[in-house]
Amino acid sequence: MVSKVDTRCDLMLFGALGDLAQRKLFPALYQLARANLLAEGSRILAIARTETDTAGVREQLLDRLQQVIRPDEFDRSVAEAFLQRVEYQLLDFNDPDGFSALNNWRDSAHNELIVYMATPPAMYGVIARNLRTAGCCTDRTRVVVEKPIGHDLESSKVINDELGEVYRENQLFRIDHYLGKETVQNLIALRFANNLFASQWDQNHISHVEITVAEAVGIEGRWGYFDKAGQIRDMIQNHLLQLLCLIAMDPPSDLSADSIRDEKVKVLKALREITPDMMERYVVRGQYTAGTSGGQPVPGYLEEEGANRGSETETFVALKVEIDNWRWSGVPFYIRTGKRLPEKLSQIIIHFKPAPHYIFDPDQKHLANNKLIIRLQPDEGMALKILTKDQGLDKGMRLRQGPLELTFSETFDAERIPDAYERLLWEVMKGNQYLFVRRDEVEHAWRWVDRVIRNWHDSGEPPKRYAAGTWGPVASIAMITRDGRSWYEDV
Ligand SMILES: NC(=O)C1=CN([C@@H]2O[C@H](COP(=O)(O)OP(=O)(O)OC[C@H]3O[C@@H](n4cnc5c(N)ncnc54)[C@H](OP(=O)(O)O)[C@@H]3O)[C@@H](O)[C@H]2O)C=CC1
Ligand SMILES: O=C1O[C@H](COP(=O)(O)O)[C@@H](O)[C@H](O)[C@H]1O
Repeated sequence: MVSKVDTRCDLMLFGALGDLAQRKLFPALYQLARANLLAEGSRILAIARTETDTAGVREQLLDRLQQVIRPDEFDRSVAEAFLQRVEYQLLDFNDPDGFSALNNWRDSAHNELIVYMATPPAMYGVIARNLRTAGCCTDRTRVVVEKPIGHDLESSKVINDELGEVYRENQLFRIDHYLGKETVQNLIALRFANNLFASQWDQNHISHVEITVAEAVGIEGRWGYFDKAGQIRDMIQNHLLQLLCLIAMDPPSDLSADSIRDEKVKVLKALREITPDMMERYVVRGQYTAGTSGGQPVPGYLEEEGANRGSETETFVALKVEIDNWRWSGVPFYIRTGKRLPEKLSQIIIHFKPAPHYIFDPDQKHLANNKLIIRLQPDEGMALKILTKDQGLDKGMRLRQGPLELTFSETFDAERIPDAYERLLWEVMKGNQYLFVRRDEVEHAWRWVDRVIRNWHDSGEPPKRYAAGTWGPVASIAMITRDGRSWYEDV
């Protein structure tokens, strides 16, 4: 069958035998092939330092795809045809001489070159320089790099400078995989295609916003990486601040990458700095202890495989974030994310202000504000909680809150929701940067987060403990209760 696109590309995948490539990138590429979105002639060079060959890698990938892809989406003939596009190159990324082999493989006459660095960030600069020395950099090269870009502002600048020495900003595709989620992109449609919401989206009408990104899993054998990062670097600096930006930004003038990214940067610049005296009221950090997950006992963070028993790294963060601009003055954003919480759940709740004059039963006043619940994952969709009269002759004018419900899988006829990496790889192939993070976004996010981390270190306070399978330290409940509010629970 002829592919639906003519964006032929050569994809060099550095770190092709690593966790990300095997678990996310190859399955996403397979799905693009299955959807007939990989152009004829597109090829993939899997690059790693394990002694094996093309046949061995194809065999291993076939097994892996069979394990990872849902049985009803796995088509052996598609997988085998897809794997014919894959070749293997043994290479130590530190060896400049080895890069000439990459240049020989490239089809510079016909194909765009995509360089995907699924490697530790310390390798990004090395790979870029070695590619340049090998003559493997052209204007038609696009470079994809993974988060985290550094572990603070300074280190992110070093990485960005190294990349910037070789590539222009419009060649760099910095991944934040949350931007590849359909429901996250839908925030743009929700806000700017529905004037109903667009006209109500400010401090005149919204009292506060909640963003929860809860994970049921622990650190999944990634202790070595995670312990140096912690939840604030792993999740807040990127995914949660990106979500906050999409909710808080002003309307972009169009859908171009820079129009959207300009608006996000304005939000990041307007985040109120959290100073040491604010820490107790604005920030909670936690670390899980042993508990249960899915009904099974699970170890605490300090008992995980490879753990350093004295670690004070946080696995949970809750923050009260204020945005100092006209639109959001006085509207706190309560954001929280943690590992080993009761369930996997990402949702955003927009709490609208009550009507200016209340005329109903005083006992029901607490009900009288609309909420928009945006379910990012799972059970993707949204519900607008509205107030109606309770039905029945004996109910008088009692109020009742009920949802206007939009469940994507039901309304849109159970269309398959593509994985974030499918969308992101597809956009790289088309050369669209709007779902990728610009350098100044990364740096403003680090600047704000670094301040919080510095305050933690200065205070010397250990993280508060919470049992695995609970919603984090009680202090996170106290943080929001102090403002006369509570974390939303769907009851
Ligand atoms: N895994 C995930 O879910 C996520 C990962 N990321 C990011 O993606 C990137 C990759 O992560 P992940 O796949 O987990 O990491 P892995 O360590 O599993 O994979 C990295 C790969 O790079 C290879 N590598 C490292 N140095 C060299 C070298 N000098 N020469 C040749 N090969 C080398 C490693 O080879 P070897 O095995 O021989 O050391 C390994 O196969 C990181 O930046 C990470 O932060 C981001 C979000 C999620
Ligand atoms: O980037 C990361 O994201 C995952 C959570 O992603 P999701 O798509 O499953 O919501 C997180 O577990 C991981 O620690 C972090 O590095």
